[in-house]
Amino acid sequence: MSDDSRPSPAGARTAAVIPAAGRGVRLGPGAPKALRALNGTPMLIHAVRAMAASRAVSLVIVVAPPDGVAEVKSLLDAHALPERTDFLVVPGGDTRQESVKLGLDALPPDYEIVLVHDAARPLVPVDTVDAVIEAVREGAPAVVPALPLADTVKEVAPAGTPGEPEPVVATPERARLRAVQTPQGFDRATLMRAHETVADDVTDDASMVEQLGERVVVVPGHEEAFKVTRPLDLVLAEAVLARRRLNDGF
Ligand SMILES: Nc1ccn([C@@H]2O[C@H](COP(=O)(O)OP(=O)(O)OP(=O)(O)O)[C@@H](O)[C@H]2O)c(=O)n1
Ligand SMILES: C[C@](O)(CO)[C@H](O)COP(=O)(O)O
Repeated sequence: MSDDSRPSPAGARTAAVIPAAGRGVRLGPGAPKALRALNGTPMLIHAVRAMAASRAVSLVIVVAPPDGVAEVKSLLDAHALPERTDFLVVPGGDTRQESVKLGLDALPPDYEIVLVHDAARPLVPVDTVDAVIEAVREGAPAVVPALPLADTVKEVAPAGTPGEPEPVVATPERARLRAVQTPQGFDRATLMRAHETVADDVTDDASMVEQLGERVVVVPGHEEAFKVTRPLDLVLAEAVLARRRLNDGF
């Protein structure tokens, strides 16, 4: 075990970095994805509330679209958020990885546990957030929530000629595959080292920690922590919110 992966003390302060600077190209034309409404409230505000719902999270750093910092600050001011949580807003970069790094650059020194949570996963339940934090507190340098796959997965090779069917080259054993979600949780020093060391552009932070050779563990994810990526995901997100309203009795 390296110095960076020492168990974090149970009282370690926890911050959440929310990369929210993506355009949402796969969602189609419109405002940046994180600023689009779900049940009348911007997706980003749902994601911020999901992080602040954990009593362990005392700081949320929002990484805003570079031209949207003032708008995000006003949104945070305009929506009810827990008073025990502090908020910072910083401009993001061209890739998710750059945006997360810019969020980490704003992290004050006294935070030992860091969550990285996609604004595009606005509905993650607080129990999932707390399970990730708990696993980091218990000593894992990196923790990802994940679910088993519902579909069989095929590995393909590029089609010989554009437009021709792709040939299947393998069928990985599904029982050993997991679909990874956020928030991903980290011992701060490990995540900082990953972002300072790994140059490849990767889609999640845990894979950078894997590249360092550090241990990454999985805790159970949640079906409501899905990522809003394509238009149908907006329909699903609205349906989840409607079900929550029914269950809450209003
Ligand atoms: N330059 C970027 C790109 C992505 N993200 C954030 O990373 C998260 C996950 O990314 P994804 O869902 O892929 O969002 P987009 O990049 O916006 O989507 P698309 O690829 O469809 O444009 C999102 O909360 C998104 O705002 C970011 O902060 N900065
Ligand atoms: C971090 C992530 O949400 C884990 O599933 C995902 O990798 C983000 O990937 P995307 O390429 O930005 O959709």
